Amino acid sequence: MSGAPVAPHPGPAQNSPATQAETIFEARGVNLRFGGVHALTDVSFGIRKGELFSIIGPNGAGKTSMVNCISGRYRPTDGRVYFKGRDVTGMTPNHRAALGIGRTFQNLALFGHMTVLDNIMVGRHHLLKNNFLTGPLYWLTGARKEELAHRREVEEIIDFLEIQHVRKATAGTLSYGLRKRVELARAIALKPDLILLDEPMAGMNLEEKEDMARYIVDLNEEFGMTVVMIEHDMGVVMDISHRVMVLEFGKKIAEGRPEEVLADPRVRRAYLGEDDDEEASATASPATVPPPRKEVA
Ligand SMILES: Nc1ncnc2c1ncn2[C@@H]1O[C@H](COP(=O)(O)OP(=O)(O)OP(=O)(O)O)[C@@H](O)[C@H]1O
Repeated sequence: MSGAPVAPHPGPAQNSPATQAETIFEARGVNLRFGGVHALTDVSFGIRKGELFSIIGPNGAGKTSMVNCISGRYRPTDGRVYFKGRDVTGMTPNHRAALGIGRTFQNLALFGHMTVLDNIMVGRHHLLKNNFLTGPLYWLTGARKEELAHRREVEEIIDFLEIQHVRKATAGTLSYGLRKRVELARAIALKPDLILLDEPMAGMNLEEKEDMARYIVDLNEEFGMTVVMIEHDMGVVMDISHRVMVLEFGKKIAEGRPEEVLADPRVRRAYLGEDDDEEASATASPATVPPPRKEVA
């Protein structure tokens, strides 16, 4: 099935520089089937460079499947995905990571026995120019200088996420909230242009959630990273996202600014579980509609 391009994102199939500047990622008519299960059905959307874009929907709606189609963990059964104007549908996760797609996972994926610092450094190996051949010439080839530069950048990330006090601690000994932060640090260390955050606030208390929300906004605004986030906490999603896409049973039912999505009757029915009477009275209630974040040009 071929999905029509989604306004206002012109399709990048022709790899034109103009579209590359506007749209960093596009999915066209993506279908994903696992035997008889239709995890995704004809999903098309575009993500603009510099945007904080969230994917929401009830359990089993296809959110993780979609993120896996972006990262390359899953290959669509049908349809195409484009990153920076390139068709990446057939590319492996490693190849996509090298092109600039980074991610965190729904469940923590840290090396529990390693220090925080080493966990973060692991993420940067593919950025090192020197390898096991040039390594022995450590002082001659610039390998030392390169390693120092890497360490400096990692220290900046550690400062940014305020985890200096645990940089030498073993990751497995940290609280859940801190481990989530270290995982984010490791993903940022890859210097991705687009970062996929799978439930970054799951299992956190209110204070940890507020901190994480602030880091994500700063990551987006100060580091200039395009962020794609799956998150169940609707309050946070609506507060910090530029745009939101809603999936239900593997189909896209809405896409737009948070206030538009919240006011959409299909979303209220499907996701918030409202019936038609409630819908009329609740639509666009000021109490539920946060002030919009400035749109990405
Ligand atoms: N590897 C897989 N094998 C078989 N079925 C799968 C696989 N991955 C996902 N599915 C199915 O695809 C559908 C969508 O699942 P997915 O995990 O993408 O939803 P989700 O919106 O992320 O759910 P949740 O919020 O519970 O994490 C579900 O019916 C799920 O059981």
